Amino acid sequence: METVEKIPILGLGTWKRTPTSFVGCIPGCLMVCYAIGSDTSLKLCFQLVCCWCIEKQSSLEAPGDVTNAVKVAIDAGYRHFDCASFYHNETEIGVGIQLKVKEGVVKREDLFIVSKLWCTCHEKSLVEAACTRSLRALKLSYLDLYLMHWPMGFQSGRNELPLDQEGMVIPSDTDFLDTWEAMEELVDAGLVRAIGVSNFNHEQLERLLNKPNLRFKPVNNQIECHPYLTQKNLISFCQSRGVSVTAYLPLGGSRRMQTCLISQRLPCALGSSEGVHLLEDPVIQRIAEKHSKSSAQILIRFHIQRHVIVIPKSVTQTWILENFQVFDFELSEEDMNDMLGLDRNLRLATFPIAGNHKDYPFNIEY
Ligand SMILES: NC(=O)C1=CN([C@@H]2O[C@H](COP(=O)(O)OP(=O)(O)OC[C@H]3O[C@@H](n4cnc5c(N)ncnc54)[C@H](OP(=O)(O)O)[C@@H]3O)[C@@H](O)[C@H]2O)C=CC1
Ligand SMILES: O=C1CO[C@H](CO)[C@@H](O)[C@@H]1O
Repeated sequence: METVEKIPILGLGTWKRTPTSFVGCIPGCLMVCYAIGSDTSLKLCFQLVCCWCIEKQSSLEAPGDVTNAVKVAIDAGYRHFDCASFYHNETEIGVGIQLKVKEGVVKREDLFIVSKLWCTCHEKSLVEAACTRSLRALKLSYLDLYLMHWPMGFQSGRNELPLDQEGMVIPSDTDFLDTWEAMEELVDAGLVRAIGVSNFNHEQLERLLNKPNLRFKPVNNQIECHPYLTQKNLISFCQSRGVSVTAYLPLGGSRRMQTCLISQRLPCALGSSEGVHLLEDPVIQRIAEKHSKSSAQILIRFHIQRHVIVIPKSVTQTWILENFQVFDFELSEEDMNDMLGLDRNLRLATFPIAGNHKDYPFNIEY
């Protein structure tokens, strides 16, 4: 069984889908919707555009960007990579890893590679094939950690976001406890070293931990976390039960990505196009100046001092390097309290199109 200490506390997030195509098509979509006029056609148009954009985004990633980021990161000392089949870039990540292993810069066993099971593969019969697909793309024989991306199962099929006429996700009739059993079999088969969850609330995690005949405990819960959503209660709960926590969206994501996501209605807690300006928050900037560090470094260090694993994403060489320079300074108790004081329960990844799902995780406080 993996322990918290075995997961490198700083990893590289790899979620990279170029949103420009999507942003560009919004005005077009709106024009068609206005022309048609009815509410139903508006929703249908929206769905079509969403599907089209998801296809486009993955094909429009600047080729080589993610491979290059992985190479730069390995050279800089990163050993932990956060991946997911949903990100559609595991092939590129695999190329980067393989290159660095071949060059002798790093050995496979020194790396910690995480991937995630997408919601359309929750049926027990689909789990092993999904994991094998990720492994093949990553060119690996095993994963260090495999997470259930969300507690919610969606209708299986080619469409990763199957939507009904209302534009809401179509659920599957799966139970995450059964999906978990299939994930346990991946450990038996040697395909993954450890298993965990992502976006689970404390009741869902408790239910899993109390599952009769649980054979492998979830070692990790990957959740959105930053000073605007400090997750105090969920982190205490996880840590008290021996489940490590990984913070995603630690920098608040990119402004471009936020625009894309708000339009796509994936994580849309933001009621406006204002976006989240964590990097420009005056409190973060003041602390950054005091330590002669960047806002990003302060935001990353915040998690490390809470014993929370953190996976900032970047494809920009200088930022990849910068984000790793967080082990040569310490935030004071006062800095930490000031940052915790910024909490406004602001969730970016709310996934509203899944809001009706029986296992939607964000209907309770934590
Ligand atoms: N389990 C889940 O449901 C989810 C998991 N995740 C995981 O968490 C990772 C991190 O979250 P993510 O959504 O990518 O958002 P982040 O909060 O990591 O923000 C990434 C953005 O910040 C920019 N950036 C990175 N470093 C700096 C810096 N030093 N200064 C200024 N800007 C910087 C990046 O730019 P650029 O890339 O252009 O260099 C990118 O635009 C994801 O990549 C993914 O692996 C994310 C969302 C949900
Ligand atoms: O991993 C992911 C990338 O971000 C998306 C939006 O925030 C999430 O829905 C997804 O789980």
